[in-house]
Amino acid sequence: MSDTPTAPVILGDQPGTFPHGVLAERHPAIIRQVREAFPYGPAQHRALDALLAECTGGAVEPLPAGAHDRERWAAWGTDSYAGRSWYDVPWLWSESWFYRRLLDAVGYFGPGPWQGIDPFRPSKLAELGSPATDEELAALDDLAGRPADERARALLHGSLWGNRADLGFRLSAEGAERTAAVPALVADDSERLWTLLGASGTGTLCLVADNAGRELVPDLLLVAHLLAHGRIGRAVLHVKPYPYYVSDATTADVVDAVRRLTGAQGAAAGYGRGLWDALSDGRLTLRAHPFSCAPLPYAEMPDDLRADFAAATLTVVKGDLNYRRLVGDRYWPPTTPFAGVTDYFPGPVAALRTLKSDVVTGLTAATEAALDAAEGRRWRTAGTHALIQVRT
Ligand SMILES: O=P(O)(O)OC[C@@]1(O)O[C@H](CO)[C@@H](O)[C@@H]1O
Repeated sequence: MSDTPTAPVILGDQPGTFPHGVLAERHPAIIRQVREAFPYGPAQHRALDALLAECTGGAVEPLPAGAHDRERWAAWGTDSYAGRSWYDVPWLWSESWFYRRLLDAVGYFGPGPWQGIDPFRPSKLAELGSPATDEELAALDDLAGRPADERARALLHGSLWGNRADLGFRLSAEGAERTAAVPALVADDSERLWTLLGASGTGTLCLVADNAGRELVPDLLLVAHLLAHGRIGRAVLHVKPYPYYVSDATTADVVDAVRRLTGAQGAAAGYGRGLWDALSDGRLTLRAHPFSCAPLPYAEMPDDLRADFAAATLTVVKGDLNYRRLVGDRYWPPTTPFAGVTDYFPGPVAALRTLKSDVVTGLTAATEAALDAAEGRRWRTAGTHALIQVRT
């Protein structure tokens, strides 16, 4: 990022701002939702009470001595942030910390009977089984007769707009699903993306997934199409090693999504079989790297992950949180060049994202002015606008 001037890191300390609202309102709502999702016992309820008090009014505390990842979190920031209010540390950090602590409270890391039980699984499964998902899968039959390029473009847009399906966002954005999306993208480098995914058929696509369910399904459809039509030879799907940001995809969610496809009617089942075969023969592999749940920007990624991305023909980074981590969670002027803030990334990278936080780069001054004139600041966080940005 050498030539790019820096910008202030986003904190959650200003009442009335979006980040403050996430800490003060969204996190308590998530705790309420989790309490209702399972018949947890008194120990879990007590731990959730304590977490609620701590995350809304207390200070960051180091993980207990026996925690399996105490050292990792110490290196990621608990050593520096212990004793400080959750509102006064980088917002990116306090949000990740919340999910790590929530999983502790419900016994996810065990030992004990709740070990490995995803507190968000009921809402993820409800969405995957919903009539809306049925409709999206049925629409694949209409696409079946179209030329491969047209299908590829439709599937790319399906994957992009699938990012609206974010259960954490919907929890605090009333009516988010019903608010119409604005189809014109605020930035669109998709032609560059298609140039990178040429017709050689040997390249590797890294796809850094975001939400499960109605985002992961179109992500997988896109991967299946690119493999089947020789646009890539391999794909690596990066998922989360543990439940995160309510609906972020884990390995279990990938399995659920592939099974949903194989069990469907029509064209969807063919995509499902293609994915199953690709997983079986190694053309599609899964990674659940610990850094995928790190409270840090990708500029600080470890060497093994850097090597993964460096080996890819293209890395596609999905969603709002990954965008914040890719460009840095800062109040960038929206006209800050995307290429500048991503120049540390070890290979070509594309961001596919609907806008759900204040962070944005790579807009023209005219686009920014038009959005501000029409909507004030709302376009940044409402999830109604989207972008495709590519740095080659
Ligand atoms: O990464 P995703 O699923 O697209 O969005 C995650 C999100 O809902 O959570 C964050 C606030 O908690 C924001 O970055 C964004 O609004």
